[in-house]
Amino acid sequence: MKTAPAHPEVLPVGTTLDRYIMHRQHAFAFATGELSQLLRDIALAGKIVHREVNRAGLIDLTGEVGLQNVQGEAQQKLDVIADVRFRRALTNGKEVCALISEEEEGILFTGHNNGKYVVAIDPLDGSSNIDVDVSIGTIFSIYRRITPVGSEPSVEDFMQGGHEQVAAGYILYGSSTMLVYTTGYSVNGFTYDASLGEFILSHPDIKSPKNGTIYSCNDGNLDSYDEAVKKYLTVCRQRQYSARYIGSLVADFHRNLLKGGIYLYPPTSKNPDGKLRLLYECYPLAFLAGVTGCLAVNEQEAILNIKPVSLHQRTPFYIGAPKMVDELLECYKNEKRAH
Ligand SMILES: O=P(O)(O)OC[C@H]1O[C@](O)(COP(=O)(O)O)[C@@H](O)[C@@H]1O
Ligand SMILES: [Mg+2]
Ligand SMILES: [Mg+2]
Repeated sequence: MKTAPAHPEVLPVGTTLDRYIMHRQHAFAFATGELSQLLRDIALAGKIVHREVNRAGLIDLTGEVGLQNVQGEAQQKLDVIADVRFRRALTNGKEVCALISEEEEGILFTGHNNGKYVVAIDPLDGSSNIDVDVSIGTIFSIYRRITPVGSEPSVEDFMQGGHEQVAAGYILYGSSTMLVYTTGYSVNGFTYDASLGEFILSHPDIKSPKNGTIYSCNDGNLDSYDEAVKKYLTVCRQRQYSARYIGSLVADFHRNLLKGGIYLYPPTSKNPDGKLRLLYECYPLAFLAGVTGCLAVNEQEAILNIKPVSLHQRTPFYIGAPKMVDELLECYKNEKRAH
């Protein structure tokens, strides 16, 4: 976690996102406002997708579009809508020169080569829950480009590695809509007040509990989990921890972040490399988690240390309260010792 330049005033709950962003910008002598504007562009797209999600059932936004994305998954209408809305907001905002999305195979060039930033995004997370009114989300990760400003961006701008993110976060479309993000100094949550059209600071400086009693994984895959994970889940059950699995990564992560818990998506026979995507699901949540005191790992290393090699690469993903993740890793060590 980075240490922020000292700032006299801590903003109270109730502060608008806009005011909060301006306030943070002033803490950095050399800040020029582009990242601030980019965060506002993401918030704008979030408000539009909030509206679409809320009335999805009314305006026939449920169901599939009949196409598959690069992952071979059937695209839901809201996957495509959210993808289009975020791309449009980030393009019109002119701060972003290129982005990658779960819904698109290659790099999307915005045509604004003077943009200083690139974005990796999961426009709609938890697609299997869209049609049944269960919480879903958006996940985003922001890098300062490494190719020269003014030139054509390239894949290397996206292959910088998790530690190089300058900001990351998610939007949760649940019983309320929340934007939770970090620039590496603190993690803050803003609840959307649709009547004002504003995101309002409601969860300042979020810190994860050191331990927890909630575990989140798809029990249906249990038979194909490796021994270490099975052993860890047995311990959770013996201790009568609560099994909670929404099936939307953002929603499961958010609950566990606030209450103390662990989310597990191990390798399975269907997804031997894990299911979740490094650049726009695991890196951003791991970056955010690190600032709150959570741990994010796969069975070999910290998620932020994984070397990126392709835009849509996957990894096993374990994230949550440090004591719980450490205990899972202990199970892996024991398995290794035993063999
Ligand atoms: O249905 P499964 O295999 O449990 O997978 C659920 C996981 O997959 C995801 O839906 C993958 O994300 P997308 O919905 O963005 O593709 C996660 O949100 C969720 O945690
Ligand atoms: Mg997702
Ligand atoms: Mg998605």
